[in-house]
Amino acid sequence: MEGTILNFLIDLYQHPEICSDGDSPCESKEYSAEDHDPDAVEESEDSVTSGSQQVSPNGGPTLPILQKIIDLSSKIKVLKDEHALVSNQVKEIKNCSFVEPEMSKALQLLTTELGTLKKHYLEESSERKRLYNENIELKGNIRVFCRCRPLNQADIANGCASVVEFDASHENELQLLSSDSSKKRFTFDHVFKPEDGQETVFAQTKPIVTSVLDGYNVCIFAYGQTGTGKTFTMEGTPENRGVNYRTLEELFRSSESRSRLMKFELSVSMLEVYNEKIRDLLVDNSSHPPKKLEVKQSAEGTQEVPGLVQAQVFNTDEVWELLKRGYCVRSVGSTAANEQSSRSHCLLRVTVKGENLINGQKTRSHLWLVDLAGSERVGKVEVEGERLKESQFINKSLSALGDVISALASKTSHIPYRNSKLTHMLQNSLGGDCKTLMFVQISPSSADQGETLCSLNFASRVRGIESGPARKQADVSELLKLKQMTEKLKHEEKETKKLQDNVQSLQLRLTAREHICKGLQDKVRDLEFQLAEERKTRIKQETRALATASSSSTTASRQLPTITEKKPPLAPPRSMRMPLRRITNFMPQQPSQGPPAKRFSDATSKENNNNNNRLRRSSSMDINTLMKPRRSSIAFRPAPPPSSIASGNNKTLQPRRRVSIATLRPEPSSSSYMNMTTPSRPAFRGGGGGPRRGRYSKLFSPDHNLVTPNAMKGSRFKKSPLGGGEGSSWKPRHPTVVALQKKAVVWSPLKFKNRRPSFIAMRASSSSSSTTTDLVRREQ
Ligand SMILES: Nc1ncnc2c1ncn2[C@@H]1O[C@H](COP(=O)(O)OP(=O)(O)OP(=O)(O)O)[C@@H](O)[C@H]1O
Repeated sequence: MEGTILNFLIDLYQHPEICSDGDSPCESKEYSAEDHDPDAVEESEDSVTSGSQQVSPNGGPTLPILQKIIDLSSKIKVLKDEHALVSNQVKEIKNCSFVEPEMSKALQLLTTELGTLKKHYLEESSERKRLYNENIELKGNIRVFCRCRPLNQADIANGCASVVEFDASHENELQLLSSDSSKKRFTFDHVFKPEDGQETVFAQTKPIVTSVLDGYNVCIFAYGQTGTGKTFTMEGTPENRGVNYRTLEELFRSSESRSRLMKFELSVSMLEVYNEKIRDLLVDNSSHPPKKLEVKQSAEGTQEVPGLVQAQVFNTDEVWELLKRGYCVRSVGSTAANEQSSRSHCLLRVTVKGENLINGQKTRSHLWLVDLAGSERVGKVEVEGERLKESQFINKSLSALGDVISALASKTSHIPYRNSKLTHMLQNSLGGDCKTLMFVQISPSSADQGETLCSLNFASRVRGIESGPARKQADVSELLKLKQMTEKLKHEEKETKKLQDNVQSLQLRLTAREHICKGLQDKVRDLEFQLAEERKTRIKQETRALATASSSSTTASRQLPTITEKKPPLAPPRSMRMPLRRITNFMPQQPSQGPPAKRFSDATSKENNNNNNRLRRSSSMDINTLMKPRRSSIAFRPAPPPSSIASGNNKTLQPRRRVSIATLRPEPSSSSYMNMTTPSRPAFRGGGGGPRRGRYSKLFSPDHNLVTPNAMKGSRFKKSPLGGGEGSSWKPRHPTVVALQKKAVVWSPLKFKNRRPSFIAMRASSSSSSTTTDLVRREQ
């Protein structure tokens, strides 16, 4: 494109006639606007214009112009390249993916930093508040400012001179000239000279005013002789607004600046005490008689005026409107001292409800702004009639205020707050619980010298009051709620404690039960193990006994036909048997010595028969022995082999074998068992004598059937080892026994080996099949 323009320009300069004869190269070469870069065209046109100025008189182009055009074109080209490059870079940056994470990271960092700063801010602001209040308290919770008005026209006209002197080096002091030309010095927290304006006054007042936002009760009142500027200081004029308006303005400003930390609600009440009557200034009383208002003590001990209008305000405009309305209805009258003399005490109450947005703490505090009526001497102001009555009430209430202040100053136990409506209403705002500021208004006129002295003396007394530290006023309704919550919490805590105790005792019981359970489980495990071991041993014993019996069946069938048929000899090796504490062979004994011997010592049939006879006798005679065994060992000598019999040497000694057998009592249904006579244990007779007796009866049965544990399997016996069969009244109580009953176990007398005395189980002898020759011995 640049080339096109360049060519066009070159053509133009080389052939200027092409434009003059109307045959435009634009038409012939069709230069379109789209083909041209506007900047380039502009540049070219400039060049053309400038070049045309250098055209030689013959109309031909000059070389420097062309050269310039060419240079410019190349510059344009370079610039275009740069532009494209930069555009690409911008696109790349826009599309770059790393921007977002970095941005979010930076944002995160900033958020964290902001949080930290907020925290620091809160800490610092609370510290600032603390220090600020500490400062106020150090200065004193009752502070007195003195303000002297300028000499007015009347004073000047009367030729009165100023009797008040101010020392520039001591701004808190003033001197009053006495009639005897002596000077009396007074010191206050601040002294305002006649030339000090409203702003200066409020600058000193502001710190106390803002304490109300921190939850402190504040009272500011103006005291002084009529016409000294009390109303001017408190109300001011529309041009010079006073403390009241400025205070509310400042409260709005401060609450706004603290809005991130605190939320405030401001409401305003306005009343006057006129002739000891309270009048609401925010109620239009023109149409109907004013409502009678009284000071009442609330449940929380604060003084309230029920029925007093409390208007919420949101901005200074609303405040100003309200104040104007109230001032309009205030009782004023003309006196000799003041044309617009206040005939009442005017009280503006600002209620501040604050809520800390961070910790939820709530406060409710009052700020009283009081413009007292003038403390004039009745005689001096020349009042009479209604004015005189007003003055008397005014003086009475001011006197009551003086008494209260005197009582506070002398720290007497009784403060006479109730002597006037004014002091009664201000009870919570005068004294140690709040911050008090008094403006003592004085006149500089020599004509008011005496009044000024009285006012200054009174103010000095007030300043001398040492009040305690101010206390933050919590919202009373909030306090009540908190109290209720505390009560509820206490009750709930008691309940929780009870429940915790219950849970604890239950836990203890549970632990004890668990412990018992564990013990029982251990016992059951031991018993199971013992049982399993016993079973194994029994099986082995039986197997071995069977094997032995089969090997000696021939001889045994001759010698002991009954035994070999009915009871295979059990002869496990010693190592396989259950450990026996003591084994005593059942050896035949002398008849005189009672029971027969417990050892089967001879294998011959004769001896066997003899022994059998003895055993039969002993079984019927010594039932005590019968009752004992539960596990028994039988020793016997096997019959000699047939070869030895054949050879007549039937006395060949055979090794004695021993088997261990278990005895079992007969089934409970057995009538013979139930009626068994046991001479040694007569108490067992007849099945009576309680469960324990029954247990013994069943345990130490005289039954002669010898039953192996295997044989016991499947029998009713395994249900209850201790006679828990049907019809038995005895029920096990011990947990171990109960646990055992629940398990399918085979009872073995071995388990009771340490409990029962030894006994000898006898072979069955009564039945024909019971030709037992074995000797039974009890194991311990
Ligand atoms: N510091 C001051 N500067 C200028 N003018 C003042 C000052 N103090 C008072 N005045 C003027 O003095 C006059 C009387 O003041 P003001 O009415 O406030 O007195 P007061 O103490 O309220 O009297 P009263 O007790 O009778 O109500 C008003 O016109 C007021 O403008």
